[in-house]
Amino acid sequence: MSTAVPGTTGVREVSVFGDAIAYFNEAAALLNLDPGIKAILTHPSRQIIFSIPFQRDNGSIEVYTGYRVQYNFARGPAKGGIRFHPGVTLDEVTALAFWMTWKCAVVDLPFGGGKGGVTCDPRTLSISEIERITRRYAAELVEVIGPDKDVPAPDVNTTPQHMAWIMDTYSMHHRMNVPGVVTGKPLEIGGSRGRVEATGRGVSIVALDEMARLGIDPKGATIVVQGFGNVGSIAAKMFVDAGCKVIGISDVTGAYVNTNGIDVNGAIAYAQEHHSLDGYRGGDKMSNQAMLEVPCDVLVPAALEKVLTVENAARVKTKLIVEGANGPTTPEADHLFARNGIAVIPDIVANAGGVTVSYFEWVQDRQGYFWKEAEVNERLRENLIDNFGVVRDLARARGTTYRTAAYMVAIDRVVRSLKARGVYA
Ligand SMILES: NC(=O)C1=CN([C@@H]2O[C@H](COP(=O)(O)OP(=O)(O)OC[C@H]3O[C@@H](n4cnc5c(N)ncnc54)[C@H](O)[C@@H]3O)[C@@H](O)[C@H]2O)C=CC1
Ligand SMILES: O=C(O)CCC(=O)C(=O)O
Repeated sequence: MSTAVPGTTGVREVSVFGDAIAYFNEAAALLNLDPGIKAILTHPSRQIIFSIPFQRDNGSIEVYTGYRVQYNFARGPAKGGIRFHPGVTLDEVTALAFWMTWKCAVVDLPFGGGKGGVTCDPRTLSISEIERITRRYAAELVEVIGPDKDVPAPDVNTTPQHMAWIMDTYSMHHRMNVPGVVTGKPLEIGGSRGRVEATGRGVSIVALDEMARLGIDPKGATIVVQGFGNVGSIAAKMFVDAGCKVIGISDVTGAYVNTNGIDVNGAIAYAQEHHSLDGYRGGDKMSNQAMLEVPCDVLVPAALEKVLTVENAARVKTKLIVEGANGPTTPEADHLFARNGIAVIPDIVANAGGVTVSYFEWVQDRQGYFWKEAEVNERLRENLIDNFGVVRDLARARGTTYRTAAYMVAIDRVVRSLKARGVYA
């Protein structure tokens, strides 16, 4: 099956953006969305592609490709992370920026959606090479990002250090200190307490909320987490803190399963020391694909897109899927989960904790007044639970999945902003 990719250069085999649009269309049909509004919302506002020439440590020159997609500005400045990965394409970045639009709206933040990336493999680059690439990336975007234009943040393979380089480069170009140009910064330069943990914390908040509704006692509940970076490792730790038993973890090197329970703190320490889980002995090693089929109460995909597909969905044995990653489930798999009675908390709700605390960081930077971590965490919990409640109520009322209800809530909020501004007139 091939899917047209509006706003991008071509037609791809089931593109990531194509999957994303399929989800949007299901909700748009239930909202009876006006065709003109639908056309606006299925086209990115701006897609920027640029070259990043840089010098390797050995003196040779290479050129990488950088992207920033500013999908929609109806509710405020574009907002979303920057990904450094060999698989980054315009199609993927467009889908990720599209999802940011709905994510910010569904948790009611005054932001539009954006996302960026560089097609590169950071594992083959030194830290000074990565710094040169990051600074060049920021310099290329200096006119189009900013606290009131577009506010990047970390995503796969980028960290507070990358955000510090971007903030510093942007501030040098503007000849003044501009902390609000990025979020997810180190605390020393205007970062927010709790941002590093926020996405994983948010995953556990909505998961535990839904587990209570499903009658799954957290004490001893079995959890499988794919991806052991910022989102997956922190989510795993929060599940353990709540009394759950994490029985499977994985990263790019493979999966590690222990039905007696993984020592998550030990695994985090191991991954920090060895820069991956490679060689980890706290569980039986298996493939990432096989781990997704291990029976568990809650499955948390927290790595990349399209890991739950029509190929494996029928073999997934869980009660609840909580999407830490963006776009881990294809529409076909999602339909199968709904038919099989597996609840799915969709990415735009489940991983919205990160951008919520990014919003708090942006507010704190503008105020120049920084909150205590307990205040950040409490406001995060309140915002996620309240907005997940709105989604759950709509899902019940309309008989939809949480995903369709989440898109309906988000689309409705974006459309109200569009109409108030009159930009479609
Ligand atoms: N960092 C954040 O605040 C947010 C991240 N996300 C999403 O969460 C997901 C993970 O992001 P981060 O944890 O920030 O990235 P990260 O770079 O910190 O970690 C990514 C993890 O996924 C693993 N991984 C990569 N390819 C894999 C594969 N094929 N199979 C299994 N594991 C694989 C890596 O080894 C690593 O453990 C992404 O989809 C990202 O877009 C969503 C919301 C916010
Ligand atoms: O914190 C942010 O601004 C965005 C994080 C992100 O990229 C995401 O939610 O996918």
